[in-house]
Amino acid sequence: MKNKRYFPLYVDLSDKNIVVVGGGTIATRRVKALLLFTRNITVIAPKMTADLWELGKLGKIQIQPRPVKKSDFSMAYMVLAVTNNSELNEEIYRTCKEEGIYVNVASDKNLCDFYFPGICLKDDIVVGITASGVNHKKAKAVREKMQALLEELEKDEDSYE
Ligand SMILES: C[C@@]1(CC(=O)O)c2cc3[nH]c(cc4nc(cc5[nH]c(cc(n2)[C@H]1CCC(=O)O)[C@@](C)(CC(=O)O)[C@@H]5CCC(=O)O)C(CC(=O)O)=C4CCC(=O)O)c(CCC(=O)O)c3CC(=O)O
Ligand SMILES: NC(=O)C1=CN([C@@H]2O[C@H](COP(=O)(O)OP(=O)(O)OC[C@H]3O[C@@H](n4cnc5c(N)ncnc54)[C@H](O)[C@@H]3O)[C@@H](O)[C@H]2O)C=CC1
Repeated sequence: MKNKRYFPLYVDLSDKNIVVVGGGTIATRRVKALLLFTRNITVIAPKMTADLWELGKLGKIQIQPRPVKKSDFSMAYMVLAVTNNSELNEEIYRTCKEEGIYVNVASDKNLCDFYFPGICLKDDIVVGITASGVNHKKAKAVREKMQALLEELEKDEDSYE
C-alpha cells in the first residue's frame, strides 16, 4: 500500500449540479464520462475544445466561455478543477473546502475529496477503477482489460438467468 484507499461510492448524479473548470483535453474526457450519468454539467473556461463547443451547441452541457469566478460554485454539488494553472486549481480547492463542496483537482492527487475513476460500462454493470493515485497508466490499462472482460461476460448473459 503506497497510498490511502478511497471507497468506491456509487452516487446518483442525475439531479446534481457539476461544475467543471477548464475546457481542455482532460476536461473533455471527464465531461464525456460524466454525460453517461447526468446532463447537469456546466463547463467554465476561456478556451474550450471543439468537442465541448459541440456538446454545448447541442444543449447536452452548459458552457460558460470565460475565466472562472468565485460565485460559480454557489449551486455546485461537485467541482472538478481541470485548468492548466495549478495555482488556480488550488484556489478552487480552497474555495470549495470553505463552502463544503466536493472537489477534485486534476493536477494534485492530494487535493481530491474523490478521485475520478476509469469507467467501464456494460448495460447495468458499472465498474470504477482507481490505482489509488499511485500509477495512472496502470489505472488506464486495468480499465481497458476490465471493459474487455465485461464484453466477454455479456456473451454468457444466459447463464445469469
Ligand atoms: C489521482 C487522480 C486524481 C484525479 O484527477 O481524479 C489523478 C491524478 C493525476 N493524473 C495525472 C496524469 C495522468 N492521468 C492519466 C490518466 C487517468 N487519470 C485518471 C484519474 C486520476 N488521475 C485520479 C486517480 C488516479 C489513479 O487511479 O491512480 C483516470 C483513471 C480517469 C480520468 O482522468 O479520466 C485516467 C485513466 C484514463 C483511462 O482509463 O483511459 C494519464 C494517462 C492518460 O491520460 O492517458 C496521465 C499522464 C501520465 C502520467 O502522468 O502518469 C497527474 C499528473 C498531471 C500533471 O503532470 O500535471 C495527476 C496529478 C497527481 O498525480 O498528483
Ligand atoms: N488527472 C488526470 O488524469 C490528468 C491531469 N492532468 C492535469 O490536468 C490539467 C489540465 O490538462 P489539459 O486538459 O491537458 O490542459 P489544456 O491546456 O488542454 O486545458 C487547460 C484549460 O484550462 C482553462 N483555463 C485556464 N485558465 C482558466 C481560468 N482562469 N478559468 C477557467 N478555465 C481556465 C483553459 O481555457 C483550457 O480550457 C493539467 O494541468 C494537468 O495538471 C493532466 C493529464 C492527466
